[in-house]
Amino acid sequence: MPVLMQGEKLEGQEGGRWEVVKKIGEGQFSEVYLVLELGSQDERALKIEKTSRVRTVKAEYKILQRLQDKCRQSVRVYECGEYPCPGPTSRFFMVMDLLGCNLAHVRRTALPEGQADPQTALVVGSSMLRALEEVHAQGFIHRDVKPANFCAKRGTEGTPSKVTWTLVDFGLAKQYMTDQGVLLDARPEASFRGSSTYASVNCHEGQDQSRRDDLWGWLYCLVELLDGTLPWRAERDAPPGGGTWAGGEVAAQLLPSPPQDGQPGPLQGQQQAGAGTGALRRDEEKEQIRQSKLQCLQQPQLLFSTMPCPQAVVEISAYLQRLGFADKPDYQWLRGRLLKLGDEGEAQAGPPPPQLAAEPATTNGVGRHGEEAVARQAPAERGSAQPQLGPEGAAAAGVSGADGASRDGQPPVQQQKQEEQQQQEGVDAPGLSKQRSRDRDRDRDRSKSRSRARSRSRGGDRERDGRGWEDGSRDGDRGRAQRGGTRELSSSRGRRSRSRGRRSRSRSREPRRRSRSRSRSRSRQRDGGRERRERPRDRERERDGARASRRSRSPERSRERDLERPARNRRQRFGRQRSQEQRGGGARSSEGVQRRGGTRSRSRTPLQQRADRGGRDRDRGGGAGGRQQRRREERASDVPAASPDAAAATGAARDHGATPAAAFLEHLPAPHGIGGAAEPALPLSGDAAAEPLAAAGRAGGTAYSADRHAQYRDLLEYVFALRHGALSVPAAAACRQLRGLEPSEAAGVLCWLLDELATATDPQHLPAVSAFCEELSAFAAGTAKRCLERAQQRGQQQQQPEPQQEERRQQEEGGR
Ligand SMILES: Nc1ncnc2c1ncn2[C@@H]1O[C@H](COP(=O)(O)OP(=O)(O)OP(=O)(O)O)[C@@H](O)[C@H]1O
Repeated sequence: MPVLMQGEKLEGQEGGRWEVVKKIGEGQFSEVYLVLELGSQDERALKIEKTSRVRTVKAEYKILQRLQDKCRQSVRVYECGEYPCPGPTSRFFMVMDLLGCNLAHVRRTALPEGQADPQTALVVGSSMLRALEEVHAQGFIHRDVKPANFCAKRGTEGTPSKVTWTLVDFGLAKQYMTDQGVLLDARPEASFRGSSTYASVNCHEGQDQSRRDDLWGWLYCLVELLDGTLPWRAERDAPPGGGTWAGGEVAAQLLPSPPQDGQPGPLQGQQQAGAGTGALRRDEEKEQIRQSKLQCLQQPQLLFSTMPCPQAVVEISAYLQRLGFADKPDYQWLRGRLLKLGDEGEAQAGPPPPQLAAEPATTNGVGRHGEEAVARQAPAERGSAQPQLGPEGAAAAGVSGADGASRDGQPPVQQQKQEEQQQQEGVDAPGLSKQRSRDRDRDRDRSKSRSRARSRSRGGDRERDGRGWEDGSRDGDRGRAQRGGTRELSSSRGRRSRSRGRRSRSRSREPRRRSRSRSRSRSRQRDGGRERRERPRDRERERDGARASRRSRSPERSRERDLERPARNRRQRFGRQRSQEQRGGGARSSEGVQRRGGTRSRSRTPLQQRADRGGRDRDRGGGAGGRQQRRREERASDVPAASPDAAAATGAARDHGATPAAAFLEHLPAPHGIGGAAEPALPLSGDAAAEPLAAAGRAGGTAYSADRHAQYRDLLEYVFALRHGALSVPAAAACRQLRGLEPSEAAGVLCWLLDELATATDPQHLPAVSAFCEELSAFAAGTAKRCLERAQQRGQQQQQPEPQQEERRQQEEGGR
């Protein structure tokens, strides 16, 4: 049962009144509703506690109140209040700005295979980093950094088109620095706080958290965004032995005190029912995750399974390992590394920050705040004063030592090759074997001390489980399961997760994944497949993967052949035409081109016809100006006049360096519609798209084949993401998906896409949509132009020998 009903009215402590519209989000401890402020009718979000026994909202409200004026990316809170519930207790609620959907939801629903391209990851990652930096600057750490806790937020007046990612859920946030700027001492031991999927190794090991731990969470979010998953996801998604997850116990442990209602609540019942086994399983699972994370500290490449690990991630991981408890992270440097993810960012990345220099920074975990003891516990383990990897480890991880130096003075690539060879021969690299045995000893010691610490702290731990509800579930089943008191992820969810896993594996067989999977297998071989194989779950995964690839082999090959066919046909056609021209001895210049165009005009697609018209304009002396004029006229005829506001917004977006695609985002549907109950049906995806696509294919003069459908679907999902304002995706990236299609087919799809975009959107959005379409067609026209130029160049090269032949013939005749 939801806590609030539609139409219900709530009153704040300062007299504000709100009416509930619908539920838009849910976490483990609270529900979030869309509400209307009575009077002004402004839309807001209202967060209310689910149970009176876990009270986080009031504390969260106070933190947000302190942050809102100082942090640009913070969510604004309006009022806090008490909702009278049946029974002796009430629940707290707070009213805040309404934000868009969270990143976990966007990733799963709007991104193909949950993966963003590096450009997108760069934009999203920077925004997340800035949000964290702002919070840290105010003396707080969040301690529950995960994609579900970043919500999309539109830009304000100055930057209307900008989508930023706002940090929500400060229920676990903690002050690490006093208002006077004095760092608080690290506690020698701390209980686990956060979500185990995104928690840092420090946190797993019972260390007090600081800024660096938020950044680990951020890095894991980034990796997941890029790769579509995390290596320890499998452990989370598939419970060992096919049992159910003990989410109930997790929540039950969080209960700070016995229930005040006097009745055993659902959570308490759950706790009594099976606390022992649940806690055990949870500990096992967390231990597996910790082990996985430890391996990834050694070899950041292991973080990635569907693509090669970007160097930026390797460097950030090495940097975070060196940060001490009290160290202030160098956010600017981190942003610089992020830029490397994008194509042109390399040059701006800048020199390494002090923490990456050869000598450890003097404040590294040591000093006036009592961190010395913590830092000394196991510097190599914690990676604070010394890099955790050490020179050998760093080299193994693909980092050329902390300061660029490499083992044995060899360049890192050479070392890597040597190690590869040794691994292939079944021999560990000398440095590596030492390092590994050290690591094994260290891990053994640590797990012993951890289990001691666990047995001490069990019961009082307040942790959060980041698995099940990380997307702030709007999933009715999940919500019911929690509310109904089982709080366990049902086995059907387990099945769903597993089948999702299978689906994602099978999706990875699609053609556009081929190169990635090739490089993945290469990088697996290179990156110490040995360690990976040591993990039983990996062995299973590998077996599954092998089975999947066996199954997929034949369709993949046939798809490959399909892809090659159009190019082959084109080559043959071009060859035939050339020989006909040679036989006919006709002019091969522009006249020839025109003639070819003429013979083909029956099957010209609308886009090609438009290009032809452009050509005629040029012949008539109109040139590019004529083409633009025609385009303007076309637009004017079928696009209603722009509303001044929308046009101004688009203009403003351009002024701020935003692309038209970004401007397009500005005019998307209300953010709360995304993923919520009122989410519009996805008209473009799946089988529903088959008919319009077939029509587009016919218009393009090619038969629409089922094989093509998968390719179109990717593109359409991409457009869907765009349309829902999920991400700032350049149109060129969407167009890239068109590559591999036969040009006429691609043109057909593109035309259909443009029409679809233009007609299915609200009229007031049209100026932005048309700008986006223009970007798309400019991209396509540019590509077409380049193709034409290349074809002409080839034609000219083939014509060149002819005058020489003619000369030779004349010479021969003269000689005779
Ligand atoms: N201001 C907001 N506007 C729109 N949606 C929001 C807002 N705040 C939160 N949400 C949505 O509600 C979900 C749950 O909110 P939140 O994380 O604060 O709840 P919680 O119970 O503290 O969650 P957790 O289980 O992670 O502790 C979020 O993931 C987000 O999708």
